[in-house]
Amino acid sequence: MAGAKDYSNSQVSHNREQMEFHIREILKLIGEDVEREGLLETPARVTRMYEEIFAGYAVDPRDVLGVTFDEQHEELVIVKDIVYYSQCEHHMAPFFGKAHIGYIPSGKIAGLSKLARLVEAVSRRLQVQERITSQIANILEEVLMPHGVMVVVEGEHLCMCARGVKKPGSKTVTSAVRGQFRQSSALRSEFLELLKR
Ligand SMILES: Nc1nc2c(ncn2[C@@H]2O[C@H](COP(=O)(O)OP(=O)(O)OP(=O)(O)O)[C@@H](O)[C@H]2O)c(=O)[nH]1
Ligand SMILES: [Zn+2]
Repeated sequence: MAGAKDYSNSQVSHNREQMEFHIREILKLIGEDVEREGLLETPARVTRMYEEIFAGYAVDPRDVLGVTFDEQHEELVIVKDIVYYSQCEHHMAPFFGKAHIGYIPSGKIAGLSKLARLVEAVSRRLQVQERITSQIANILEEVLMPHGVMVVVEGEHLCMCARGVKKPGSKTVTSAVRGQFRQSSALRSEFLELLKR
């Protein structure tokens, strides 16, 4: 993403032919025979898969929060265990795990599914886990203007498991806190306690 506020890219290319061509070239460069039967459809398949796993570029995640409801519930709301799949921007290798979102509304609540859609919109891109975490927190803060937001993201990075340092099972945990969560350790503890249930 170009800048902090540029969450979507209207230049997203849907030129499948070009994508297939370049994937075929990569297959050749890694030493494959692109004419063998098992690989004939691979460039087209990978192109379709890229459209899916990079679908986030075409979406402004602020829009997916969509309709919000006016509601005077000014207590903690948590949606946890939201599974996400992303690709690390350094190796284009998958990383995946769960995101947990908590916020304290101040008059506006979001549809619960929209929180999961927000996670989808920011993770289906080339990312780093830290940015997924802070973008979720920033967008919630911007759209809902809540009293506070806390986001915890857990991830397993294949670039650390299958290659490089080769540490399968290692987990990265990132968090972002905004508003009242920043000031109150009791609130952060309440959120973390509720994640254990
Ligand atoms: N902070 C952060 N780092 C990440 C994430 N995903 C991958 N990385 C790291 O990005 C770094 C890239 O380091 P480089 O030294 O440029 O690349 P490399 O030679 O392939 O590094 P190794 O993985 O150590 O073999 C590695 O340390 C990865 O673990 C992420 O989501 N957040
Ligand atoms: Zn990586």
